[in-house]
Amino acid sequence: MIRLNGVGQVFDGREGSVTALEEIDLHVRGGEFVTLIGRSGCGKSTLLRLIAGLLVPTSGSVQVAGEPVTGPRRDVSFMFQRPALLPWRSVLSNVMLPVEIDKGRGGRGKAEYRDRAHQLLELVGLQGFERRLPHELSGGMQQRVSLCRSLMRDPQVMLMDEPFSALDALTRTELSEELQRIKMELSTTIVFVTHSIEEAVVLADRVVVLTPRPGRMREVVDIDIPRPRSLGQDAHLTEVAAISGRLHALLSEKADVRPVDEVPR
Ligand SMILES: Nc1ncnc2c1ncn2[C@@H]1O[C@H](COP(=O)(O)OP(=O)(O)OP(=O)(O)O)[C@@H](O)[C@H]1O
Repeated sequence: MIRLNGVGQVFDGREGSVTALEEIDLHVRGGEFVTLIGRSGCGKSTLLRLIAGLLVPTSGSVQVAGEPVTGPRRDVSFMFQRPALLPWRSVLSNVMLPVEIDKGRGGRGKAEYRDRAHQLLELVGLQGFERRLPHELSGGMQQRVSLCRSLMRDPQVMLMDEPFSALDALTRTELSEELQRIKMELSTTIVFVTHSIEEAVVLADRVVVLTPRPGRMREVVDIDIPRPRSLGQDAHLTEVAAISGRLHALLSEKADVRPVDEVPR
């Protein structure tokens, strides 16, 4: 679904040039959930922006669904750290926004889109809140609305840049469970950036570890814990902790890092 071949990104600034990414080779399969982790500045957001078509790589190529990425695509959605809802619009009309921007190009009639918006709001537990304004909702609820808005175009690919980082721990756990459920139901391909190693492990089919200056792929780790996973369950907690420990060591650049399948669980 997503293919990056030999991707490099150099930014030219006033202080000289910065190599944000170098030699990135990554293939994300359709329906796969990949998380990106790495220290601040290792190029995670840059990688998402390249896949989204918001940036053109300095070298290498980026493909989505077998086509070179030349700009933003309708079937690729981007979700940010903050929900960025329009404050004067109701929950329902915020969720409907992408359809209005498309002016119905997606093929459904307005009533059908409205039904879809209600369905999505129900999926994230917001039925009954359709007429509320964003400021009447908690941060977690606002981010759920933003999630519904991202899903309105039935994206093939969802790019998520630390979408839960501004939330409290419990809401964050709940939303990561919901996102797994949505992913299993809709089989959307997801690339998700996070600073939380545990969150990366709980969500991912594979975790990509990036190292900084220049941003390179240090390792790709398969996570084979059965879904749905939750940090609220002891069994998952132990497995997640074992893999997280190793990822932590990888990120700290410790020399003696055992492969995940040798880590006692
Ligand atoms: N538009 C830009 N112009 C110049 N330099 C940039 C630009 N965008 C990113 N960079 C640089 O590229 C590098 C990677 O930035 P990026 O935001 O992708 O890192 P990140 O891993 O997402 O960081 P964080 O975890 O702090 O969000 C950094 O050194 C950053 O300063």
